[in-house]
Amino acid sequence: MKMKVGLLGGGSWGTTVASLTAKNAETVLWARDEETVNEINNYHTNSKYLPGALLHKSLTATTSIEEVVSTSDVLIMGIPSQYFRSVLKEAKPFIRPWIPIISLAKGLELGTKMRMTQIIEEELPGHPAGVLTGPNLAKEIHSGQAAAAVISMVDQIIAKKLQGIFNSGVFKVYTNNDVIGCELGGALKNIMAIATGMGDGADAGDNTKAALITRGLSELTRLGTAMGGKRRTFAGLAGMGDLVATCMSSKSRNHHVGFQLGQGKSLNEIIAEMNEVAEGVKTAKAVMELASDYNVDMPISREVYKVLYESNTVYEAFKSLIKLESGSEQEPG
Ligand SMILES: NC(=O)c1ccc[n+]([C@@H]2O[C@H](COP(=O)([O-])OP(=O)(O)OC[C@H]3O[C@@H](n4cnc5c(N)ncnc54)[C@H](O)[C@@H]3O)[C@@H](O)[C@H]2O)c1
Ligand SMILES: O=P(O)(O)OC[C@H](O)CO
Repeated sequence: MKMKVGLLGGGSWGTTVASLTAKNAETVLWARDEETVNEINNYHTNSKYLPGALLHKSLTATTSIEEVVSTSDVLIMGIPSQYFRSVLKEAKPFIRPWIPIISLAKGLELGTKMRMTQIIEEELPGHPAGVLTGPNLAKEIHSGQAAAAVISMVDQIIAKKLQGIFNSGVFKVYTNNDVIGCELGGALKNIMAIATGMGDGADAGDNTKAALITRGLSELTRLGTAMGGKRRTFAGLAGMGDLVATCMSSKSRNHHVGFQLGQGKSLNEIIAEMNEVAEGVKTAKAVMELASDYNVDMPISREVYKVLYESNTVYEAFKSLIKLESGSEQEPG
């Protein structure tokens, strides 16, 4: 018997993943917006978030969260981090016992500083929780360009089963049992993408970008391992892979925010002009608190934070980074 997939969230990534899983399993997507739902059902498109993309024809959508959740064998959460808990709570009364719940989000909850699988475990104890992550720019996947991802869960038997639901033609999915590392890789790279975007917007050059990516990897590995992630994960798809894709790509929303800051725009102006989420903006706050909790030095994240929230200029951020004492690259972390 085929598994039934329920996916909450009709944004660019939620819709993309639903269209992928629809190839392998009956998939129903929940979106709040009636227009989006009608468009998916009648025309197999989602022009608000994925202009020009044609979705898998078997994918259906509804505005009823109960309809999706009450019949699902696996629940996928395509909801940005700051709304993740509230949507999960809305779904909670209808979730069937013990079904796996998979997060697609790449951020940390403000206030609690929690990862999304921690929120799942807190709200719905007993449900196997996992994350699908990696270098996955939605628009490229829709254009049929090849990409790789990881499904990360503690329970590898369930992870292998779900691998088959996500694996799809040129979308190649690996398994990984380091949930902490995989989630942190996805959340932390967004801040680095804002940093490289700032450099690109200010025309800092490719050498600067390479330095930010490399030292950024070292920085996110330092915090990630202090929080319990495995070092090796940060060298894999969920770490370096996603970091490179997001930091290099003008298709990234986080890079876009940084680029506009580098061009001299204010954060408020930039956000007001966007209809999509850039998770790094809010996650930067949680990461500054975690850096202090774990006593980990995070100079790039700190400078991004100061530009976002303390009115520092991009010029001041790069000036501070260049003034930092450069120790040995071989020091731990
Ligand atoms: N787009 C990508 O390329 C991509 C790739 C991998 C991972 N992700 C991650 O996936 C997650 C979802 O991102 P996305 O790209 O689909 O976002 P998006 O900006 O395209 O869409 C946001 C979605 O969240 C919904 N939403 C907004 N406010 C809400 C609220 N208050 N309550 C409930 N729902 C609300 C919107 O209706 C929409 O469906 C993010 O954490 C993102 O980092 C995105
Ligand atoms: O557009 P961004 O910056 O949210 O990045 C999208 C994905 O996370 C890239 O893997």
